[in-house]
Amino acid sequence: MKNVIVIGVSGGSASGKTTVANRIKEEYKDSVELLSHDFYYLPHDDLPISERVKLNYDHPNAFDTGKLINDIKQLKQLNAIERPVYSYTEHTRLAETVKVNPAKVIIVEGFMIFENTELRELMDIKIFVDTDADERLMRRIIRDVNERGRTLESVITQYANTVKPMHELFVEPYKKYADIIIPRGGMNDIAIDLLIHRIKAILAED
Ligand SMILES: Nc1ncnc2c1ncn2[C@@H]1O[C@H](COP(=O)(O)OP(=O)(O)O)[C@@H](O)[C@H]1O
Ligand SMILES: Nc1ccn([C@@H]2O[C@H](COP(=O)(O)O)[C@@H](O)[C@H]2O)c(=O)n1
Repeated sequence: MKNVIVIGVSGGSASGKTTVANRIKEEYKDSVELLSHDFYYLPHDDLPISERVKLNYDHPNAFDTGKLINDIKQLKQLNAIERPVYSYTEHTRLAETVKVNPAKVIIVEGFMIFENTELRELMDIKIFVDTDADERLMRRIIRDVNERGRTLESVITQYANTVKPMHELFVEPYKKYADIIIPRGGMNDIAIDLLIHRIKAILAED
């Protein structure tokens, strides 16, 4: 393995970033490792859960982005890392970590990953998954109620108070840095096929 390729996948909440990243991973299996910015949410064990639910999770200060940058640099130097594990139901980090081995392709996924210049500059290919806000809100309601322990009312209140305004400040303006914009999200087969072919060419060069 000569050079590690870092692919950034950004896009609004519930746009289909994880779906795109997983489809690439399925194709290349052990040649690809996934890192989510969300793994690096700051822990808030000092606060009771009744306070943790009220925090703004859509602002750059909610993340330990420095640790993510450091972990990517380690993987690029072919060193394994221990990544954090985050719980959306507990609103904090869990005690365990997960070992990530270096791989030829590292996919970094997160709604705010193009906002940080140092993080952005580590990426060789930048992808923005572009899905309409109403579609994203519908997907988020279903996902957060079914998988993240939320009520319908809490999803809608959080969306109006923080998710939407922060998206307009920290996500949408950074779309201009993307090399590729994938409309509609994770089931856009033509866009995903093109990406998979590009990655195949990169892997063949090594
Ligand atoms: N094309 C699609 N049509 C319908 N639902 C989708 C589609 N793509 C993703 N989803 C669903 O929407 C939710 C968010 O998708 P996900 O890939 O996790 O987005 P993100 O990582 O951007 O938050 C998930 O529950 C997923 O199953
Ligand atoms: N405790 C938390 C932490 C994060 N969120 C929300 O997750 C969204 C990011 O995840 P996506 O898979 O949708 O990109 C983000 O918009 C946060 O609001 C949360 O609700 N609770």
